[in-house]
Amino acid sequence: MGQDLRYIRSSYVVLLPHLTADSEGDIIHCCLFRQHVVVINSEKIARDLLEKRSYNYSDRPIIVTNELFGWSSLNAALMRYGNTWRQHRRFYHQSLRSSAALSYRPLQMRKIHELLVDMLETPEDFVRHIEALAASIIMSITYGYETERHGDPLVSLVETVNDKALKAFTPEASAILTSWPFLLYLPSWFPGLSFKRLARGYPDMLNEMVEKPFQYTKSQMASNPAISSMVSDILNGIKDAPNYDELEKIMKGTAATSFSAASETTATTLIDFILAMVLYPKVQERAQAEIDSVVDKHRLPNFEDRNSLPYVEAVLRETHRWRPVVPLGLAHAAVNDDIYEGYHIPGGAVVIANAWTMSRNEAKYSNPSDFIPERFLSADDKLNDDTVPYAFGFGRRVCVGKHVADASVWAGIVSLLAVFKFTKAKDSQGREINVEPQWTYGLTVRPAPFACHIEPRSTGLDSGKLHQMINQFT
Ligand code: HEM
Repeated sequence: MGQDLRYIRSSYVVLLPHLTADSEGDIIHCCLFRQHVVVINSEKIARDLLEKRSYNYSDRPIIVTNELFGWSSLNAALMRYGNTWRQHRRFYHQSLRSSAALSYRPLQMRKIHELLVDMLETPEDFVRHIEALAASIIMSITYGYETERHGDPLVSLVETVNDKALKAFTPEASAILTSWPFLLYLPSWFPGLSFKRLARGYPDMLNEMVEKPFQYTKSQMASNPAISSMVSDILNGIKDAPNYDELEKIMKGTAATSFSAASETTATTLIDFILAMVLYPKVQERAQAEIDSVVDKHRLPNFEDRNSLPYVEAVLRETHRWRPVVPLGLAHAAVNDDIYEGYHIPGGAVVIANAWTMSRNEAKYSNPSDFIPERFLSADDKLNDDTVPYAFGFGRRVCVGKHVADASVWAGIVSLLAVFKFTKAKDSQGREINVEPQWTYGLTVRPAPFACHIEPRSTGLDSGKLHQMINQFT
């Protein structure tokens, strides 16, 4: 339980006493300084409020630090509900809806195959390889930009700008500043206000992060008008619009948000999966046996195999459930006062859909701390209808990238399982190094570094043979 509580602590550190005091409740109200906060711990209530009454719960809270760093007017995920946000969602829908997401599959598989090569060559760098994969997929989809395998200059720029902001965007700082905005006028040496130093010069960095990849796509379009990416497709679609300048500005924000929303979440999910495979070898064996029964040893799995691999599907769902990477979701906000089952929810309240508690619902998931994919299968190995939707949020603010994310994560899981075996690393005496899983804390929560041994499943698989399999991939 201690580990679990530290996990949900995420960056909502000030919420912890309230959550621990009343973590049994399906809906909890507390005050962070002068800010009302409603935490929803049940999927049903989250759907009742955030979906059925989405007209009232699709706003985001005013986060003073976001405003200070210039993010609220740019980042679609943090933006208040309204016309600009709607335009962002329209752009996303055009490029990322389920039917459009199908077109990225070849690109996603190509990048996963690059990951396999990297993992074979330097398995000890598996985290770095996975991060590079996630960054590369989203940069390609968004800007049509092919990243360098490691140390790509544009990815580094985007990462630096995002990291700086995330350090400052702690909800505790925001709650204090939202309650007492006059604190913002105190000097940056004042205790707790050091982020004001970070904010200085930030708008220029943000501007560079938005403009550089965008200008890259524009220059590519000038030399090859047929090129296709989220940005080029949107630009083509709006080129005759009377409000072109306004739409172009919004679209730059749409594109810039993609990287921060997609990269860390996708990478973390795959790292959680590898950790689970190290800790649960029987699960790994069963998934690999299933893959071997469907996929010929001389080829790599493809998306057509997906329906024949229910256990792999269950592993994917269990990865989302076991460790939801955004455990407290992104906060919604209530627009007006509301009454739900006799409870008063004040207008302006921060509303948190607590995916962590939903994933720990013992009525649905026995032994919730354990990684048990079988919980998604019936006695005759048919998948049930629990797709763990709460991992991607609720209502009108639900994750726009969930179809792309699903394909990347599935392709990653199935390909890694087909080619590699993940086990505990051994020390110089040949003894297994025990893995005591720990998680780092933030808006997203990922495993702390852990030792892991990765080797090809088939003896004699070298880079040449792997390339041969990749070249034969259909
Ligand atoms: C495994 C990977 C991912 C997970 C677990 C995840 C999870 C989430 C969650 C929990 C939210 C908040 C939903 C809410 O407020 O109710 C969200 C929002 C969002 N996600 Fe994802 N996400 C993932 C991948 C992606 C990808 C690949 C993209 C691609 C662009 C993306 C783009 C977004 C955007 C733009 C939002 C903000 C939506 C809005 O506020 O209207 N995400 N995501």
